[in-house]
Amino acid sequence: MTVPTMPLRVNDHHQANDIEEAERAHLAAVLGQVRAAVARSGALAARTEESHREAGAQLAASRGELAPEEAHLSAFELNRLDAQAAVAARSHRRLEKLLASPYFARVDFLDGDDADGGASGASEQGTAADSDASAGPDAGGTVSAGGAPEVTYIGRFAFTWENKAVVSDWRSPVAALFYDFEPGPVAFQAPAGERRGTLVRKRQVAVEEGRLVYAVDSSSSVRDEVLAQALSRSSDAKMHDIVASIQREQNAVIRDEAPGTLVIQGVAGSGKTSIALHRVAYLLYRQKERLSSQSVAILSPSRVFSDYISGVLPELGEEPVRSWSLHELASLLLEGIAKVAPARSFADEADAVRAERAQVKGTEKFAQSLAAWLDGQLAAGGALFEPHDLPVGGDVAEAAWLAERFSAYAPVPFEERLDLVAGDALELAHGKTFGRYAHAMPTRRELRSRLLRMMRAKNPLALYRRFLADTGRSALLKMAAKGTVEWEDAFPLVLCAWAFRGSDGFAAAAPVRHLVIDEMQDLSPAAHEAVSRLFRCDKTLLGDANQLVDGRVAAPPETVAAHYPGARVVRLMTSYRSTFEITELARRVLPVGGLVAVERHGDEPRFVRCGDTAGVLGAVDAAVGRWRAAGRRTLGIIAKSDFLAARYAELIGRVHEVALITDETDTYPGGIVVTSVRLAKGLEFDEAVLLDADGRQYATEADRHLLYVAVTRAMHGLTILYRDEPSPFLR
Ligand SMILES: Nc1ncnc2c1ncn2[C@@H]1O[C@H](COP(=O)(O)OP(=O)(O)OP(=O)(O)O)[C@@H](O)[C@H]1O
Repeated sequence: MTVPTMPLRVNDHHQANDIEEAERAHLAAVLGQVRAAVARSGALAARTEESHREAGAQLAASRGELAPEEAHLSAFELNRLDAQAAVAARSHRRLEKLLASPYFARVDFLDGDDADGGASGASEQGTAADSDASAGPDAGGTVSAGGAPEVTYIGRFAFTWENKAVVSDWRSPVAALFYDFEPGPVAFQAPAGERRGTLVRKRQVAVEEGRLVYAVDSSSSVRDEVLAQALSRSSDAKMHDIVASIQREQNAVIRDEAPGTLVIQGVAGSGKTSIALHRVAYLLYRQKERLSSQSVAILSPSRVFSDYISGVLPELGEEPVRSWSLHELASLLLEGIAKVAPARSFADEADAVRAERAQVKGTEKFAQSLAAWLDGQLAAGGALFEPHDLPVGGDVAEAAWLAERFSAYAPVPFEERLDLVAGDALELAHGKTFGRYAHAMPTRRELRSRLLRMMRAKNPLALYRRFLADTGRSALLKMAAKGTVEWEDAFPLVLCAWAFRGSDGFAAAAPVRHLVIDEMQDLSPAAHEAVSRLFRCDKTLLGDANQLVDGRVAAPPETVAAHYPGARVVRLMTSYRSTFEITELARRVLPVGGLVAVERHGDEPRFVRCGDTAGVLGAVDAAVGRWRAAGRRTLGIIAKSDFLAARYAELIGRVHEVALITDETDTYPGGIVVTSVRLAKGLEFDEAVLLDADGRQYATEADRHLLYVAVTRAMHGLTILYRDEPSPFLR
């Protein structure tokens, strides 16, 4: 359930009544058509189900009696009916959604040829009531007669009734009129080429549960109000679509269809994640022949985050797409090579030596030196292969010849290269011995494993060790457990594995034609390098260089983009999530140049001195009480580290029902959530409570970034608890 939308405050009464009356009549007509379509689709679904049942029963009854080709035909028929049922179910789901809210906007467009004096056209329209009444229910979504403007209603998906477009999809070309233009002369790209004319009217129409909430002609103040309403709603366990209030700078990103890689750097709350999901929906719609939900994938920081965003595509009528968490991807890529320990927040790191190890491996320098070293080893003349004379049947392959063959196949990955050399050696031996030793010849595989013994690194992990040894960094590798590497070693090891075995073993990458990478700042340079090589498709990367939770130094998006050939960078500077007051505080924590806070006001963040743990728990209790009284849905209680979050969850859990977010959490629970800053990243809460925001806890530059992430999770209210003195970053 979402919080009901309120009538807009910007309407002039008189005009509002006329407009609303006309829109109410139009809505009634459209809903009548949708209801008829629902009935039709229900009947079709029932017929399909019946045919399916009959075909299944027939197949079962005649099992064994049917000739193979007849059985094949019946199975084929069943599959066809399955596919038909799936299409019918999808269309039925859409129709049901249309019943609740068929559209959110209307544009009236006067074609160029008729557009003489377009502005006067607008006034001659008379009241909207007149034009709508004359359009009538049968006129459909697009009306154009005798110089009258074409009226198009825009919704989440298109609806056609009796071959007339009643509602146009928000992704259709004509919808650009709503997102990108003000009333006046316009030009937009239609399927048949550019269309020029006059945008006579642009109207915002809110329909909820089949009822008109408001209808108002759009102006900038209306749009601000619509946005403010959208932003003031309560958050819940799933992210929502934003189709009715996409902003112009966001729309440009959503509709950017140029191939290649797009890197979106956006301040906290600028709508990056929303935009990425709308962009996926847009591309699926526009590039139907090229893309399907099976060929789009999302790489996201955590499993709970995937769950949190999983509602948006179905809301937009698209199927969910596949998603991997970064850890899942690393584990899959290292299957059979090593296990991967979970990422750790630097805030949890008591071991300074380990923290330093992690830091070094997260640098560009480390990734570059690994890449250069691997290139050197893979090149002709690389020093990892130390051959000696090798008996092959009745012959001997000499060391120098083996070395020469090995070099000749550079830069093929080592295992494949050894296989090729083994093949050459066998061929040579056969040739020289005229087949006399055929019985004594080793198999190619045996020969390959003998050659492998001549390598100075016999597997990917050994190769990684050798790199560290050769570059004086041996101390950087500590296994987290037997056969388990630390998180920061995962992607460097992946690159070593590819040098060893090639990168084409990960079949799941092949069908991906568009990859979305959320929270790009979470990927180390080695991870970017690996992802860039693995997924050769178009990509959308999004993130915020300032939201670092692993103690690394912020890098500009251009540094990230450099890992993706030809990538282009866009920046989003307006922060939509939080009230003006909360964004102002975030700006004090971290002065982000150019950040614009959206004008939506709320209470000033509340600072509470707590003294000791009992004081903290008392203050949490009070905050929970206020949150409940406000009737909001989500409350995030945020501790600096995973360890502290777990401890507080236990203490607060004695009094309130709370859910702790951990690396294993895969369903975003809503309600009261206790989490570390690291795991809160990407999520948002109606209200947030920051625990122990003291100078002792948040003192370094890395802590400052953590605090920025924590503060920007709150949408409507923020309570900051400290024991003695708030962190200097908050003052
Ligand atoms: N045009 C818009 N209309 C309505 N709501 C919007 C709009 N743009 C953003 N929002 C809302 O602002 C909030 C932040 O959006 P989102 O989570 O996509 O931002 P983000 O840039 O990914 O944030 P962060 O990096 O801080 O995690 C969400 O609640 C989203 O619905």
